[in-house]
Amino acid sequence: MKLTNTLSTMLDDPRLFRQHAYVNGKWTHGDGGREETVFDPATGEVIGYIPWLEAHQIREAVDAADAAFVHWRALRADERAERLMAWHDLLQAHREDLAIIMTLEQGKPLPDARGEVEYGASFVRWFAEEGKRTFGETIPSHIPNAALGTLKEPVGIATLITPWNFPLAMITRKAAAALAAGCTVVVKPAGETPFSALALAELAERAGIPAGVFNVVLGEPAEVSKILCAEERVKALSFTGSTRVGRLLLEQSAQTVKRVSLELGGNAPFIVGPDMDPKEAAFAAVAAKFQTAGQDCLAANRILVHESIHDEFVEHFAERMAALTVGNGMESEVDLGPLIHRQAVDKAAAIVDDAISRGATLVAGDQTRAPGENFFMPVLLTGVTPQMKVWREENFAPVAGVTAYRDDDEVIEMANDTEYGLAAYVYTHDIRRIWKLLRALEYGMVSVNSVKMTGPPVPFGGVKQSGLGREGGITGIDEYLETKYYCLGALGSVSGS
Ligand SMILES: NC(=O)c1ccc[n+]([C@@H]2O[C@H](COP(=O)([O-])OP(=O)(O)OC[C@H]3O[C@@H](n4cnc5c(N)ncnc54)[C@H](O)[C@@H]3O)[C@@H](O)[C@H]2O)c1
Ligand SMILES: N[C@@H](CC=O)C(=O)O
Repeated sequence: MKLTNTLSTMLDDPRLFRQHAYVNGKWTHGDGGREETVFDPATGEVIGYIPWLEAHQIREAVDAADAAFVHWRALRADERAERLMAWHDLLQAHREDLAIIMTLEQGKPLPDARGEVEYGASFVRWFAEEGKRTFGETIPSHIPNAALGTLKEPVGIATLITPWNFPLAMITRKAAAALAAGCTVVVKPAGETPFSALALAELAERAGIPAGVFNVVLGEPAEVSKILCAEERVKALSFTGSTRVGRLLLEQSAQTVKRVSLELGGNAPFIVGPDMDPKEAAFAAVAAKFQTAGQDCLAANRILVHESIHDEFVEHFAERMAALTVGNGMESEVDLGPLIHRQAVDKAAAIVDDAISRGATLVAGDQTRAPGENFFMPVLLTGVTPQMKVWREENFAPVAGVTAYRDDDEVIEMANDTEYGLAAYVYTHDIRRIWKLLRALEYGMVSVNSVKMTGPPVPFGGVKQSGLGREGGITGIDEYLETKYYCLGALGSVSGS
């Protein structure tokens, strides 16, 4: 198998850069000799290679998770919490190395990558605590001389399949909840960004998380997921990624009736009320659109601005957008890195072309200034309508589309005119309008006058075709717990208890 060590020379701790899968506490080659090359999207240079595991090796990961489950679930919650906190501390201690790995494989600017490491670590801390609070209930008995109640038990092995846009935090938000609940996990990261996942495995091992509890498998995505979905021993599947693949996995999991959690695509409306200062709203919209170069499930995809302030808003938006620097995320002062690969650039260009051909106006976005083949300069389109792809699809690129609306009823209809329902933004200071929109928007998350909305205490997730279940928050751990009801009968006189 090919290996390259350029990336490791950039790290304080070169052992964080791993080019093998991690199964049962061992760094593993692919038995069939298949491998995948991983590129730096900013430069197109090879940063490493990963093996593709064969079917029997994926099953060995499940064997390992199965064997480890017996011991891991038997630990007390505070013992699991200690190991999770050690993992958290190691993530923090190696923040810089983890950020470098992330920027090189994903492309996001280094300060954003540092932010993601902290964000990812924060879920580990959160669930280390939450694991100690998986309380059951006492049920007032309707059966004479019986005590009734519930226990919370780990579901078993969980498969976690994750995307490339947040290569670390999308794993920890799932894995920390699963491990805290007493489950063991088999993680399948995106092939574009495997090295963050493998660094997580290295640190999990150092944190004392036993062999078999946290496994990272690598391989051809459809092949791996088919095996894991068909495995009866895998009891839960948690997936973050596109709605297209989410649907496939839901179907595949039906045969073994798994617990399925899906965090899928978004098509967030960003609604600006007539009372807003257009400059303040435009600056917020720029922040909500261009994070991770628009490759964010929360990115403001459709910007809906009241007609009375539309033109001023557009001017300020264009001005702010023009100040964004596009470049290699390893360089300082860069706001937007590259897109993940050339197909993403082509898709963005096609969405822009489609909008223009259907009558949208291109206010800004000169692609001749792109600093490399995977880069896409921020685009601002006005006059966007529901017939355009930029309205219907999650563009997952730095393409902002603005539409003017007349009144609250119209904007509610516009905002809900999508199969997606992940997140919506509302900018207005009118409390009646806030309440009306908050109730009428068909979204799992609505953020009012704030671009930032996520974090460990938050029940993150969508409605409609944006997903099933919630991650994070006090309910995030429930995705990995079964409720076991018990009835203790013939106890003598315990009625009323
Ligand atoms: N809701 C959320 O919390 C959230 C967070 C991040 C990203 N996302 C969504 O993720 C998408 C972008 O990520 P992506 O391009 O990596 O998504 P994707 O669906 O292409 O891939 C996600 C994962 O599925 C795997 N995969 C790809 N094709 C597969 C197949 N046929 N069978 C089984 N597995 C397969 C990939 O290797 C990867 O690990 C966007 O739609 C974005 O909105 C959602
Ligand atoms: N920004 C999101 C990830 C979506 O792509 C998050 O905070 O989970």
